[in-house]
Amino acid sequence: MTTAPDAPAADVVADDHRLAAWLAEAAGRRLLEVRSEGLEGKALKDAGDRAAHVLLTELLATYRPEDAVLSEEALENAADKDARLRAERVWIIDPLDGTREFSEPPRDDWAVHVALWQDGALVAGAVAQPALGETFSTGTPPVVPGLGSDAHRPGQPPRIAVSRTRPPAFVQALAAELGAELVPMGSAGVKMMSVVRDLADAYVHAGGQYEWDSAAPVAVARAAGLFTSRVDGSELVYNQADVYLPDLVVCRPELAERILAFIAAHGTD
Ligand SMILES: Nc1ncnc2c1ncn2[C@@H]1O[C@H](COP(=O)(O)O)[C@@H](OP(=O)(O)O)[C@H]1O
Ligand SMILES: [Mg+2]
Repeated sequence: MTTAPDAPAADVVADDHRLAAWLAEAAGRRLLEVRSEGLEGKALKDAGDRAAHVLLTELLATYRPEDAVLSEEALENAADKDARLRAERVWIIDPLDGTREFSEPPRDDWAVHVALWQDGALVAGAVAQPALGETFSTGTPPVVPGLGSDAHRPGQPPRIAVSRTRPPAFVQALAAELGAELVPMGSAGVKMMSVVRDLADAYVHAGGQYEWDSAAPVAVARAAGLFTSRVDGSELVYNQADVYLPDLVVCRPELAERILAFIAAHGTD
């Protein structure tokens, strides 16, 4: 049994930031329902991916019928791609990021990503962590503790969030250089939100990822005042013909220079 979400209030529908958060929360509730149905392993992963994708595409068709959608779970054909590349507004969604962790209750390191790209830039985004009961969004940008202060966690090692199942080797070398410790967790969105939540100071990744893995969390991280870029320091750009976007740095601004300098000197291989 699934419960259809109540219609959003008119002021939510009128505001892209608030609609993004409402959509991420609605998909999050649906995912918690799916998780309570007794499925396990691959069946649970597939059911979660599907249910959240179907709900989000239905809700976007209802509340933003003019906009294009780029979703991890949709098989994009040439006509869809053409429409998306010509569109002024594209919702870039990952209905379930951290599918592996979603299938391992009671883990809470999985997320729903909803971002809006408009005329070349990310303009709104929300990341829901349903099992944590938290949603981070550009509508009310999160306040990162101690941002810009030199006295943040004095004497403590910086913390770098990494994949719990496939940490890139170069991040271990980077951590050694910075005297940092690694904090393993699932989901790209959760890792970026861990920097927002001051559970980590940086998330550095290379070796593979797609636009939907980072669009919404990068929008939120930027709104919160964090540094975001590719590993070569160039800007992260979205709604490209090729949606492969394999690397990124999201960190407290005071760490950016040292992280980028290390990568420029040593690479990510
Ligand atoms: N090398 C790689 N190639 C492709 N996708 C990758 C990747 N490393 C991480 N990702 C994607 O980034 C998300 C977080 O992964 P991780 O927890 O290992 O850091 C996952 O999204 P999904 O769960 O939506 O598939 C995963 O698919
Ligand atoms: Mg993902």
